[in-house]
Amino acid sequence: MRSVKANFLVKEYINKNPLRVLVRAYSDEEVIPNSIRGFDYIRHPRLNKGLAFTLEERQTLGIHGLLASTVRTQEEQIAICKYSLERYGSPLNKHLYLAELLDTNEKLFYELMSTDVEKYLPLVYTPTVGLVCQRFGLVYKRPRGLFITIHDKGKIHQILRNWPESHVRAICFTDGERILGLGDLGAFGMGIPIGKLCLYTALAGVPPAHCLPITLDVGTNNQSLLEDPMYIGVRQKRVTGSAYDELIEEFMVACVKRYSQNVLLQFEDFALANATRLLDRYKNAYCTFNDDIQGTASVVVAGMYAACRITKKKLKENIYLFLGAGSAGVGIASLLCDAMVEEGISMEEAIKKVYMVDHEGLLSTKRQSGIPPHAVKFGKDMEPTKDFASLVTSLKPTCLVGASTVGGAFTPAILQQMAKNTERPQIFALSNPTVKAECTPQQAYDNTEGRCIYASGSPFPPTKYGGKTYYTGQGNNSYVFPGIALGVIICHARHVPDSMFLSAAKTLALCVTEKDLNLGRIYPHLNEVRNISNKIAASIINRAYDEKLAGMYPKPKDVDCLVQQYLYNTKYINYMPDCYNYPGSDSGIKVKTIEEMIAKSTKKTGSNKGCKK
Ligand SMILES: NC(=O)c1ccc[n+]([C@@H]2O[C@H](COP(=O)([O-])OP(=O)(O)OC[C@H]3O[C@@H](n4cnc5c(N)ncnc54)[C@H](O)[C@@H]3O)[C@@H](O)[C@H]2O)c1
Ligand SMILES: O=C(O)C[C@H](O)C(=O)O
Ligand SMILES: [Mg+2]
Repeated sequence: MRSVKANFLVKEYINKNPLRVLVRAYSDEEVIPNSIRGFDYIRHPRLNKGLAFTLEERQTLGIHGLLASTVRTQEEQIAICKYSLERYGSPLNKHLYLAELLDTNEKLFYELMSTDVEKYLPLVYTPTVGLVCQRFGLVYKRPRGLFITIHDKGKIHQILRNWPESHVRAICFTDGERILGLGDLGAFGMGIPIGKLCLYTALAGVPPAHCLPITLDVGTNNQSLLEDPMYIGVRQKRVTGSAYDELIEEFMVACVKRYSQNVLLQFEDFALANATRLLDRYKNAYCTFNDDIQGTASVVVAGMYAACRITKKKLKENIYLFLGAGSAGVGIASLLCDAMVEEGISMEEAIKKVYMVDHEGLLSTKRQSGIPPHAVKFGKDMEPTKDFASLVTSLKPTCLVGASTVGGAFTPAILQQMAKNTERPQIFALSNPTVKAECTPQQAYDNTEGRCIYASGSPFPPTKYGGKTYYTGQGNNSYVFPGIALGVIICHARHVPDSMFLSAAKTLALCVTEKDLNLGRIYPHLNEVRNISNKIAASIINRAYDEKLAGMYPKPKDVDCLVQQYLYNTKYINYMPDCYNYPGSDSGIKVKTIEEMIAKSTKKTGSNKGCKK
């Protein structure tokens, strides 16, 4: 839809002046500046089409001769990318190839992602992004976001002005203190907001020009990073207290001043104390959410709704035991209680069904260490214990939720006990990356006689048990945050309340098919996620209007159509009007399939295996 409109405008404009190209797909209002000429069309990843520039485009734009004479289609380029990517062995090298593609030809990168989300997502996101962050000093090449340091106080608005895009609609930012389950990675945490915003585009169709990743570099308490010559952040211990809070405050104010009151501000991978405190401080004053608290809650509650279809029970008929009572754990528990209340029980009754354990043991009102403020409501009037396994026996939970960062914490004995507690035990092993998962799907099936309902935060390969193969789903907030952001951006929502995360959970759960459940997953296939994001966005927009939080009136009659109109188009822009197009500008080599083209080429040149990175 969009591309037709965009192309029409491009053509109309070029008809008037062929050398000044209006590119709607660049963003809604932007015109490529007059200063963009010739080589710039190749140099700029947003404009570049590589060998897909037609002969007419090459001549008109002044790039004829800068490219080899062959003209390829985007489809042919995709085939070549896939072929190249396969030749890299490790996920990190594959990631580097993809990052370079994004840096040179943005549309080709996103088109490639869209051809197989399940395959490419783990290379740009969890788990590979964890490795990318740990090696960020080596990986870092060119700016993909802004670094704002503790020494930039008083100048944050000025720094935001240095970002080359003026229509930013969403910012994802971290201070790098709790990167996945890997701890404090300081400025190396930049990989996370980059990865998250890449998903805004790849999984929900938010135009890349609308997204800005930011790292707030306030130092790091990671001693090995402070001593690492490769470290690229501020080399000092973390600044805390009022100096830290003032930086955050100035940052929030500067973002709305620079962009708009409704710019979406996504907190990501902040450590527990700051995550909950800052969300409480800002959620009713800005358009903001914390993905680890609220996005995670939404995706896990969606999985629990889907699991109800297998167990034939309601949410309120389960007993929940959490390992980990941090941002994710308490976020999930809180939204779960809201969902149980909707099923007709009181909040008090709902809370009684949820038991939580942190590194100090059961959240007990009698324990000496006390209960952290964000989790007080889940404290139980019970004897304190640090023995998680004994709680699995005594409380007889039907659902285990792991958000503890402790890989392997759900031991065989714990899983076997879960199989005694209930016919279909639910096991959520949410900690990332892969090594931090509380148990693998294989361990879960092996120790529950294959009766468990399992989901993990990081992807796992298919699991075999009892002659059947299970394709377990990824309980990762990536199913929801891109769609939620899409909805919020489109309707210019003022805030992102918890009710939106419950709406998203219900929408996602409805997308789970019987086939998914039979295959062992309580989430849809990842290749469906683009469509799901659109549905989530529509549900968010409807909720925003219901709650009078939308910033765009009147309410559009057709919300789905509104969503479609906004979406980024991964197909190349046609820079030329029809009258400039004439036949005969393809590669000239007629091959039936792309595979044939690659086969022909490798026959001639050899497979060049030695070139692997
Ligand atoms: N799958 C997802 O979408 C998703 C989303 C958010 C977070 N996570 C993962 O969940 C994990 C936790 O994230 P978070 O934001 O809640 O972190 P957090 O630091 O806020 O909380 C961690 C919690 O685990 C507890 N804990 C630590 N060691 C423990 C131990 N030995 N025994 C019992 N409890 C222990 C801590 O006390 C704390 O309550 C991370 O690995 C993160 O990657 C996954
Ligand atoms: O980044 C992810 O994969 C999910 C989540 O936000 C996390 O912090 O682990
Ligand atoms: Mg996170």
